[in-house]
Amino acid sequence: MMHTLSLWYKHGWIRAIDLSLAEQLQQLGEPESVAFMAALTSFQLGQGHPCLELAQLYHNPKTTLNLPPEHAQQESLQACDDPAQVFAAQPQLGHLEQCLTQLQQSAAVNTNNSPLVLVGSRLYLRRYYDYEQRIKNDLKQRMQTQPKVNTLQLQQVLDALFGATDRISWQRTACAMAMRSLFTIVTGGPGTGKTYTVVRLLATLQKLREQPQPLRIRLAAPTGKAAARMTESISTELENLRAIPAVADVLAEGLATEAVTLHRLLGTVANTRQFRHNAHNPLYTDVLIIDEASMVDIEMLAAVVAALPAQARLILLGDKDQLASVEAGAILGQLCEGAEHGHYAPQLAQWLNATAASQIPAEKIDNNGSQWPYLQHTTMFHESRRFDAEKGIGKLAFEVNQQRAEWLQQWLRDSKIMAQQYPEFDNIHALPCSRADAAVIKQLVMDGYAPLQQLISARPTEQTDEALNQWAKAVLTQLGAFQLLTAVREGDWGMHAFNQRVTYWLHADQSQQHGWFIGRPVMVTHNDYGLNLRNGDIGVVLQRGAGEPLRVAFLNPQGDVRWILPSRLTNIDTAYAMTIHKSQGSEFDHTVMVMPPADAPILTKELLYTGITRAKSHFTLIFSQPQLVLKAVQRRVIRNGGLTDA
Ligand SMILES: Nc1ncnc2c1ncn2[C@@H]1O[C@H](COP(=O)(O)OP(=O)(O)OP(=O)(O)O)[C@@H](O)[C@H]1O
Repeated sequence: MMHTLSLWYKHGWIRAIDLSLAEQLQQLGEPESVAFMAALTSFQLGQGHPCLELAQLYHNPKTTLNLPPEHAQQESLQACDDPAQVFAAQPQLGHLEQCLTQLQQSAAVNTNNSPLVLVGSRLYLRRYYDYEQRIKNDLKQRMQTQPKVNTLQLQQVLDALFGATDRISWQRTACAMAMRSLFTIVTGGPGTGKTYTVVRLLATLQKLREQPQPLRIRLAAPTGKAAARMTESISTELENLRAIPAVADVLAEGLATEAVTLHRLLGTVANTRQFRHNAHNPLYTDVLIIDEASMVDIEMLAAVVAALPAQARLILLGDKDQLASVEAGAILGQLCEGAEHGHYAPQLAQWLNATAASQIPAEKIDNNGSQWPYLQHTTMFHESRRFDAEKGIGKLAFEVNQQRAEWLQQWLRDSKIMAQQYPEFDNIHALPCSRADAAVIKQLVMDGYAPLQQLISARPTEQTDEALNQWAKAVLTQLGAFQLLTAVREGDWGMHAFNQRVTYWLHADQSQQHGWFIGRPVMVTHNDYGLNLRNGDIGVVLQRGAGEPLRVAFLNPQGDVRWILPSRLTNIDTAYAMTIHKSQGSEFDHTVMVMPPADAPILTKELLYTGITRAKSHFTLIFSQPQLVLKAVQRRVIRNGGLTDA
């Protein structure tokens, strides 16, 4: 088995850290079977899973581990056994029961401070088990803490903020729900009114507070881009509140508007995983709101709850149906599992009906609601205020999210005719295409990036800092107008190949298409604390004047331009094309998504839904075979973890 791991590592199937964990355990005298399982558990972390689900592994080893990887070369497929072959050849690991027995007998599992923890058929590295426990215990405490609520006053404030209504208002419901305990989730697709509601929730909290001084409120998001968007949308919604006299007093005190990244909120400590704010030095806040919570990983949420005072409120906003964080976690997906069905306990529904004047529909009430503890603190919004669910992007996102093949099949076949016949479908296009370098893709990309190219070549003649900053800002804003998204990183249809291709298409006349060239959009791929750049930040290479060195312009969260010398940047990808994973938290006017011509476990309905919902006004899907798109829509992301275990 150690030989298999070495081969897998040699061929790039697993990471060095996975192999070295197994080697260390073996050196400590652990049997090969335990060392092998430890390596797989570590490998799963790299795939975004906080634990290894052994039952799943034995049911379907290849899919669970996603091995061989999608980019595996023929040579490596010949050299390496796949996971199913490995299990079949190992008498001590042949069945789940044998594997569990081996683990239970090991000193490396479930002993004091052992590196591995086995819970049922879930195998964890201890650090991740501890994160999960910390989150579970903390959320339980916050859910059990029930502040006193003046229900009459609450009703009056909700009437003033949302208007009285005799039909169900999930927005009112979310506000009332948040008053009941110290933990709340508001989930819903793009434009369903999460920000609209949360601003009103903040006003409600301030109105009903018991203390004389205003509550201290902090806003945060996992990435710089998401924090900047949150700041902007909260500020806009606050302006709309000014028309409501009932909350004039709390607005006069000033409500929080500036969102920061979670790293900045907690205060990173250079070269460590530690934060300045922790259980010994808690955050100075009464309410913490985290937007784009689907992108928060387990390690970060564990750090947040440790640093958040026990009496503070935690409010998570996000779209549970999107892809989870790239790091291990899938927190929001786990916590909100089943939210579309409500599962509200009858007592809670009664309270909500009485206080929020909601009429919780009977199908959302569940006599066994207590078995869904997090859902008693969750409100899901279904109706998009930005997209019509019957039209264009809204309709497509809805059909994909509901995994309905029938309509999609028709759209994949007839999108052109549908767009011609019905104006409501003229902003979504399905483009069959069998070659990644086809002329039709080239044309689409050239047209899409043409305004950006023009803007880049229109450097201001007046070379003052102000004029150059304004120019750079316009170029960076223009990057949000068009974006190519890929489902995979490697291969002919992957992010790297498309970046090379687009660079060649756009800059064929330039001698320099490699390295740093004017106009190259780039994405930061790892946090750089020294430069204060975050994973996912986008910049563009510009020249401030003839003969000047090239610099990369970035926008900081306050919206100011920063110019950085390329030589200082280490972890960078070209960003003409980016993976759907990396596009989370961003939106683009026209989004073009390309699907590879071979099936892979990574192609799921969550991936497609996330890609589609990045589009603000126009969406194009490029695919080679309709049945592969339909297959992807039928496949769901597996969300591993034990957050919802009793
Ligand atoms: N009850 C409402 N009445 C009127 N307008 C509303 C209502 N709810 C939301 N809106 C408007 O709908 C638009 C989308 O709402 P909002 O930005 O809050 O959605 P969101 O869920 O936060 O979106 P995203 O996920 O993209 O950030 C906004 O312009 C908002 O003002």
